[in-house]
Amino acid sequence: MSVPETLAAPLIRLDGLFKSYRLPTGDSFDAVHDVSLQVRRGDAFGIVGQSGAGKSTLLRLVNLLERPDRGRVEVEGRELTALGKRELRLARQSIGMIFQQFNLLQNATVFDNVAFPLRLHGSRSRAEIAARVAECLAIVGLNDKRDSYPAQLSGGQKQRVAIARALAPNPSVLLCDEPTSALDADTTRQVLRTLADINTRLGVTIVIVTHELEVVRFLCRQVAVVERGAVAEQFALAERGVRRRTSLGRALQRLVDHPPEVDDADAAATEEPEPVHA
Ligand SMILES: Nc1ncnc2c1ncn2[C@@H]1O[C@H](COP(=O)(O)OP(=O)(O)OP(=O)(O)O)[C@@H](O)[C@H]1O
Repeated sequence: MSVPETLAAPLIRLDGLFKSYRLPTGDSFDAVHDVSLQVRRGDAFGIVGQSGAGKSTLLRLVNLLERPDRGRVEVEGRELTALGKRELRLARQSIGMIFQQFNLLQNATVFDNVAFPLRLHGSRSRAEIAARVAECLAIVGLNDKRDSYPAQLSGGQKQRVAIARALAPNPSVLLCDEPTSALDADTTRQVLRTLADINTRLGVTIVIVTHELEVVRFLCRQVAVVERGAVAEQFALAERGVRRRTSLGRALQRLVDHPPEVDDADAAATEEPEPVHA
């Protein structure tokens, strides 16, 4: 039986992407070199690689924070590379993003941080904005912090505010650039549980760049290993019995085959209460 086109179409399709940076010496450096990949709707997709491999550049090409020198970026069937400024701004509402350093507005409360993207687009009433902010804070379990300022929060709480802010416009995909690299192990686990929940219960597609293989093991179903700006291999974590081509791929496979001792029940005992779901 053939699958209808809309179901078969990937959420994200990158085709033949190139990105180079001009160096102060005048030379250019190929950060991303002929990358094509596809991310299915609802997937949790990891991008791993050594430092400087081009992971962040590749992620930033998905929402055109970086413009490719060549190639196409398609999200939800729209070719972003062909859109004008205004259309791109609209299209970006369906692509949320979070960062290693949270990037919160320091002088704004948690409520105002999460409301920010909704006010920016200006199509909702105050009551609608308040309701949506409450919904998103409930998803990340932070409704009691709505009047706090970022400086009063822990690292994990800051990242959960950033997640709530990214979710506010109701995106279909959440791009995550090293979201747990500034966090300790327990807090990392809490944030990953929140992200896993958003992926499985809300159906938001996740693309995550990380240098931590355990993050990929915990959260992802697909992974691409990036080396020197290119995808060296890509595989499904559930697929067993295949020898991986890269050393990172083999290390990840070992981790999948022999997961660490700490299980969710142990981790949960030391965690904050489960987030409430909107
Ligand atoms: N704006 C820029 N100008 C010049 N070179 C850059 C720029 N941004 C990134 N690069 C270079 O491109 C390469 C890829 O950078 P990128 O940040 O994508 O790698 P990464 O795999 O995410 O690394 P890390 O894990 O260390 O963050 C690096 O060598 C980096 O120095």
